[in-house]
Amino acid sequence: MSRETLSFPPTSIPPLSPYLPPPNPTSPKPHLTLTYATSLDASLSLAPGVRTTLSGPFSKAMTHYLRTRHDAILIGCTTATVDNPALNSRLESITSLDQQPRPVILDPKGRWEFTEDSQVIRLAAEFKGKGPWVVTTRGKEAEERAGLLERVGGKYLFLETGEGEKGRFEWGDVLRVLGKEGLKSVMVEGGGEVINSLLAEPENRLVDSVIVTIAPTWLGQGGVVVSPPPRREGGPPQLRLGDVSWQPHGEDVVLCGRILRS
Ligand SMILES: NC(=O)C1=CN([C@@H]2O[C@H](COP(=O)(O)OP(=O)(O)OC[C@H]3O[C@@H](n4cnc5c(N)ncnc54)[C@H](O)[C@@H]3O)[C@@H](O)[C@H]2O)C=CC1
Ligand SMILES: Nc1nc(O)c(N)c(N[C@@H]2O[C@H](COP(=O)(O)O)[C@@H](O)[C@H]2O)n1
Repeated sequence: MSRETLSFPPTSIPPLSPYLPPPNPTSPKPHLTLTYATSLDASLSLAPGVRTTLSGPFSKAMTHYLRTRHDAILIGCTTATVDNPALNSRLESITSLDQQPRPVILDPKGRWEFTEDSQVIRLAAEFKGKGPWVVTTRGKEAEERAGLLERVGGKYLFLETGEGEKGRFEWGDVLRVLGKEGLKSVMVEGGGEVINSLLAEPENRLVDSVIVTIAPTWLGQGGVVVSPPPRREGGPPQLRLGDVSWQPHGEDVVLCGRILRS
């Protein structure tokens, strides 16, 4: 369990700035930054359920800076379960809870079995992070666990799953719900299913910027891989970033860009 404090040098901020949420947004859709750490073979982790450190200390500090620049940080329920993440920012410059992002967990089937000992719950109880919002469909799991969430300032947000595969939410619906709750910006961190379903969006109009940490390591086969489904017939053959910049952060490189629209 990590209790470190991190520092991010002000000189590293300007190259990131064009990809960060605008200060005075006009759109009702929250700005969406897709950001994660990957290996050279596009893996997020060694295997499903294995928390894997990829970021070095400098790029990790960058991620924690990004966490302070977004209203929310979104992950899938598998990541919430297997990583037991903190989802707060541990930058030494943080002085108040207002600077912390709101953790948002996508959990349509109520599978995240959080308790008082779950890091994100405990940190919210200690005012070191905000209480998580769990996006789910109505069911008995939510009824049973709502009290604990509410005690730490979190809550359930209810949403119907779309008609698509695997009972997922439509990403447009997720962003509409979060926008209605007053969020202006969301950073989506993972895991694989969350990212791949986001990259499978037909028009790719929801992701505003992409900030990826690439670590100089191969994780090998069997990892959780970022690789969206094949492109649809009639669409462009590949998904590509434009407006690209690369910045070294220690031994890692951070790639920023925007998805080219089809
Ligand atoms: N390197 C990095 O930056 C990160 C690594 N990870 C790693 O990723 C792995 C977990 O990834 P996955 O197994 O793919 O699980 P995941 O974290 O993407 O969660 C999958 C679950 O989230 C929900 N979900 C995902 N997309 C949804 C959608 N569009 N609508 C509704 N619900 C949706 C579903 O319940 C699904 O079963 C872990 O090993 C974790 O350590 C996770 C985040 C970042
Ligand atoms: N940026 C980054 N680098 C890595 O090496 C990672 N493994 C992750 N994982 C993501 O960060 C969450 C952990 O956050 P805390 O340190 O516990 O606050 C983890 O759940 C993934 O979403 N990210």
